[in-house]
Amino acid sequence: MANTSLDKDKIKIVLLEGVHQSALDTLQAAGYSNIEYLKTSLPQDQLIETIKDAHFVGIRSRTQLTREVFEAAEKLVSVGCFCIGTNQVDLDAAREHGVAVFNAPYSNTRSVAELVIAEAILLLRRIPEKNASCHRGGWLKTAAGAYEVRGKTLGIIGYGAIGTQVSVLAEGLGMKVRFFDVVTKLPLGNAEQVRDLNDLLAQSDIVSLHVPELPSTKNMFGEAQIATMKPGAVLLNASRGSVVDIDALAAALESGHVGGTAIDVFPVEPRSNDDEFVTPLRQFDNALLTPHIGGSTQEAQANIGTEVAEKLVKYSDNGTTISSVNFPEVALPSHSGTHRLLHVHQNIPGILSAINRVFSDNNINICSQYLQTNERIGYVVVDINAEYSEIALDELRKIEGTIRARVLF
Ligand SMILES: NC(=O)c1ccc[n+]([C@@H]2O[C@H](COP(=O)([O-])OP(=O)(O)OC[C@H]3O[C@@H](n4cnc5c(N)ncnc54)[C@H](O)[C@@H]3O)[C@@H](O)[C@H]2O)c1
Ligand SMILES: O=C(O)CC[C@@H](O)C(=O)O
Repeated sequence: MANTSLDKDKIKIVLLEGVHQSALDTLQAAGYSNIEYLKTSLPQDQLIETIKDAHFVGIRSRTQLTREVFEAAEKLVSVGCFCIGTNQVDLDAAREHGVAVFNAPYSNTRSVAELVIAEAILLLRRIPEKNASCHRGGWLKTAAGAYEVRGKTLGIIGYGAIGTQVSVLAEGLGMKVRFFDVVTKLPLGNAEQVRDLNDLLAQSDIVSLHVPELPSTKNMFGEAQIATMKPGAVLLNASRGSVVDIDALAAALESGHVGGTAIDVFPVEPRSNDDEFVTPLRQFDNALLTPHIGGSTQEAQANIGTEVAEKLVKYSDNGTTISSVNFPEVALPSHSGTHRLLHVHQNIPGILSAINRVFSDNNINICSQYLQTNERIGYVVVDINAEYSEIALDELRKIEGTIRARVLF
């Protein structure tokens, strides 16, 4: 296993929000022992205090990594989001500070899809209100308003990793699947893409949202979209809380236009399990409310823990950035016998020749060199003989436009 320029026990890793034990196991097996493990997220001031000398930080969806946090965390090299969403991280600020961000894009998708299918069945059978009534001593034994999902139309908004899995499972239950996506997608099975969102809403008995949090999806589902849904249809959201206008949804539940809803994500979510959960949807028995647990299964969390921790280890040990969400992606072989220089810089003209001048001016032979850029930054990796790495690192750090340079050996 490769060594790094810092002793591994000096590399501080902070894991927040109770990431799975598999993450700890993976990091420890790779030789990292300086790990601070917390079960919750932290408010901004405590977060800054905790990670100001950390090299790696692992979070889930609650921790907000803002520009201010990146400015304070001077030693931070990389962030691992132990989830799919990365909207809680200011990715531009991370990139500008030379911090590579990784996530787990697929490990919990099946868990979300299973939950959505279960919720669709429960809502069409009016189970949430029957369950609530039973808890209060009621007995709503009736078939009124209760339907099978077989033969019903499911409208999926966002036909990505999760949307497609929901589609396949739904067809297995005999549902008709239609989807709306801003990108043309290959439909799986007999699903059909509908080009106009209003057309999708007008024909769906169940509408399920699976879009990412983007400026373009903020409140994309509000009063107008709800009004276009079929009377009595149900709405599911396990994507992001910013996507649905909750007040508009509450009004539609009140009027009965929406027959039921299952919401897993909210505009404001409690920071910890001890904080009160506040939403206007609490008053409705036909609102199935869950505490952002779409991806919270043992299988998903264990897989995510291993996947993201492995990405952090690879980046720390040998500089590989494959599947980073904000860095140019470079797959690197091991570098035994050489020292490896990693140089992150602004993508501006002339910088590559300045880097190469460091080696030619100092008569340093390059054993191998890798370069990848995106529109904002470049990432150059150079393997050289060990004896020259200190001087080269020194010179590389002086190049104008350098964001971060480090050496691995
Ligand atoms: N509830 C949970 O616990 C949980 C778990 C995992 C993921 N998520 C969330 O689920 C969402 C989807 O995840 P995914 O892995 O399927 O993402 P994905 O990137 O694979 O798919 C998203 C799809 O949405 C489409 N899209 C983007 N903007 C759109 C718009 N305005 N209208 C229609 N389609 C649009 C994209 O083209 C893409 O096909 C993400 O927000 C993620 O954070 C939630
Ligand atoms: O585990 C979490 O906190 C977030 C889960 C989910 O929203 C994701 O983005 O993967």
